[in-house]
Amino acid sequence: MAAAVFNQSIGASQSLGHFNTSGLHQEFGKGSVRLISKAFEVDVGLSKRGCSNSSQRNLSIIRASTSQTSLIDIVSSPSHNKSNDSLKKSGEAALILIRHGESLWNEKNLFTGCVDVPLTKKGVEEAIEAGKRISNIPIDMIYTSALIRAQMTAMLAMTQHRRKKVPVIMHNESEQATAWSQIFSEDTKKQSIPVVADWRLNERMYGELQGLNKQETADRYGKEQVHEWRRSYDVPPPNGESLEMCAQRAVAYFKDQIEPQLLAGKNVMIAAHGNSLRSIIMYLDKLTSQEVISLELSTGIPMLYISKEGKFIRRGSPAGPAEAGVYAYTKKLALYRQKLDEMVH
Ligand SMILES: O=C(O)[C@@H](CO)OP(=O)(O)O
Repeated sequence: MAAAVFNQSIGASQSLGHFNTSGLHQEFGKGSVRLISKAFEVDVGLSKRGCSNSSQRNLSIIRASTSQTSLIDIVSSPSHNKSNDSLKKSGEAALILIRHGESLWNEKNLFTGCVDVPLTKKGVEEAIEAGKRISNIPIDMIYTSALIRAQMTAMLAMTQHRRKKVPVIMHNESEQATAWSQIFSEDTKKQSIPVVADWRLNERMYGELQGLNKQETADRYGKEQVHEWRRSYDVPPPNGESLEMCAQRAVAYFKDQIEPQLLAGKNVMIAAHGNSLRSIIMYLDKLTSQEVISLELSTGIPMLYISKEGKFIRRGSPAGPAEAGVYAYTKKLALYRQKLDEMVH
């Protein structure tokens, strides 16, 4: 049931430019976005932008060169910015999920799984369009899979973000990689967004179906069998991962690495894949193994959740950057957007 509703909301967002506005009145009452007190600060990085003088800058350089802080430490540090502390206490954060844009093997209708193929031109455009839709939503951390189609999607989407922070891929695969990718300015770190790429967010491993044409496979093994391999919870494709197996690593990664960030008030975007995201959505929406069968995700459509006090509230898909409703879901989102507007005007 829940899965079917979710399908509808994704479908609606594509065809009609709609999104779920059910939270609007609960959180705010009608039309109150503009009435919120300006004293309520969001993303202090915004108000600090461009305000550092040279002595502050010199200090930052000294601190950076004598300390071991990484970009992730800066973003995760509770003392990183004071006004954000009060927001963190509210335990509220935005979570954006986005399936990568169309890949060259989506276009050819081939099972892809963990084969690392890039986006098509249409996929690039979808990622840019997705970026426009979320361009007013705060993002402090980005998680992607280890696969280029998810990483391209995240990076292309970020080219549209109004905050203009720079996404920076973290390289912790070896001590040398960590040392060689250090940033030696605290100010520059604050204007950066760490991007963590991890294989546990990869597409499900499709086993011996990888590289096969989906239609030809259905013709050969039967539509039902192929549907079971593609959408069932616990039936793995030959020598591949079932959704359940994919969930064991993707949801575990979400719980271990991403949820603590959200609980600390960090706004997170995850760019990943049809099935790794289905498994995460199953966890967020508490779907049953029956309900998840009908959950389909379109390429390049961002989905917004609000994480609040350990709960996840699905807010559908933002239809466009100028849509008022989505920013009124929480004070934090409304004020973040207001700040961005003030920066521009
Ligand atoms: O081929 C794949 O890796 C996936 C996603 O494109 O396919 P399906 O939708 O069949 O799970």
